[in-house]
Amino acid sequence: MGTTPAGLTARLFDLRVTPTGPYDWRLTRRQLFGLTTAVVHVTTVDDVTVIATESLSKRFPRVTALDRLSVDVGPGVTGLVGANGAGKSTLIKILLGLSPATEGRAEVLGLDVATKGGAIRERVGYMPEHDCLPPDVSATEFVVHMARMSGLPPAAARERTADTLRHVGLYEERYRPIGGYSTGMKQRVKLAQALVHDPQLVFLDEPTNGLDPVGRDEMLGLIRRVYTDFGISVLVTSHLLGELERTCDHVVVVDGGKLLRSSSTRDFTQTTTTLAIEVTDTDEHPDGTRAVRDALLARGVSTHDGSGLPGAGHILLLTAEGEQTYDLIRDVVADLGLGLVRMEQRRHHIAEVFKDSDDQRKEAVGHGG
Ligand SMILES: Nc1ncnc2c1ncn2[C@@H]1O[C@H](COP(=O)(O)OP(=O)(O)OP(=O)(O)O)[C@@H](O)[C@H]1O
Repeated sequence: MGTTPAGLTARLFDLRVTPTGPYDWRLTRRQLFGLTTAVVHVTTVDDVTVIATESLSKRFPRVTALDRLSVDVGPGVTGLVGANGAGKSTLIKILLGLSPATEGRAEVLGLDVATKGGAIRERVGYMPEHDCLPPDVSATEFVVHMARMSGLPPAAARERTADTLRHVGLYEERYRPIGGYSTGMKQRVKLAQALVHDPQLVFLDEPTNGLDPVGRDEMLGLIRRVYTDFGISVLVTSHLLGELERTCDHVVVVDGGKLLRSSSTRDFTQTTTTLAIEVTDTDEHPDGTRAVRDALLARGVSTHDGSGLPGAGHILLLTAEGEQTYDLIRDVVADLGLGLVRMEQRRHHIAEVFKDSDDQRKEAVGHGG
């Protein structure tokens, strides 16, 4: 869908007469569209395929990095997950038009990667995996430079840089040389330069690499807001499944250059018929979990221990047979005088997809051997 410059002017005017609070990123985006003469048509990414690949392969002399990968990605936050060497960075470089595919084709925002690399890079931001920042310039100088490289006029580049660095959480530090920054601050500068030219889509290659748990959570929060607050779609790579589960609307799993699975996060983490129970301990029952397990067993209901599962702790798992299972648990816990901390239907974890595929592979190898 296209929007004319006249339409933009009208919306700008509307926004100007409407108080929008201390800072409104969308207003700045609209202003920038107005300032940047190169951008005449604004293509919205709602209801369209943002990325489409068809039998895409990339072969290096000694390794096949991508192997007939066909996948469609829509708007939102999409996680591209796979072990080291699965082909994630290779895919991003092909999608940016920086590296040619050996076979197959791909489109980004409806543009063919083989012929429209320049137009794609105008509309797409890229945060590379590795440290690539110049140590002797400040974040402000660097991001202004990147904004100018993307075609923003000097005043807009400065204004946009200040806004973007504030958004990623860099304040006074932005005037200090990047060489003295922590890993977390460097990751934020890399994110800022990917956003500064107001792209429709960003590719973030391992943005949480090298961060501690708090830094990871902050970065994941920022990534989520890139889409929810500003409408910029995100393709984010990671080899850590747990973080994608919380951040992404959709997950694409690649393994050895092949597509393993592509589906919504909700489908990955659908509810199961397994109930998870957690109870308190008391003086009378110092191991409340064991007391519940024994009491349920005495009533003919067996449970198993969930401690091997991610984030499970002292959790008992059992199969729900209907309403009566819930009533039974309530009665057993009440009879023992324990508190019920949780009773919920378990959801799958994305990690289990990998476990399943590993099991299938082992089975296939076993049967073959
Ligand atoms: N320029 C290259 N020349 C030869 N082989 C390459 C090249 N680039 C990547 N490869 C190989 O292609 C495979 C996929 O690499 P890629 O970097 O895409 O994986 P990845 O999933 O991004 O993993 P990582 O997170 O470790 O970067 C690897 O076996 C890698 O060694």
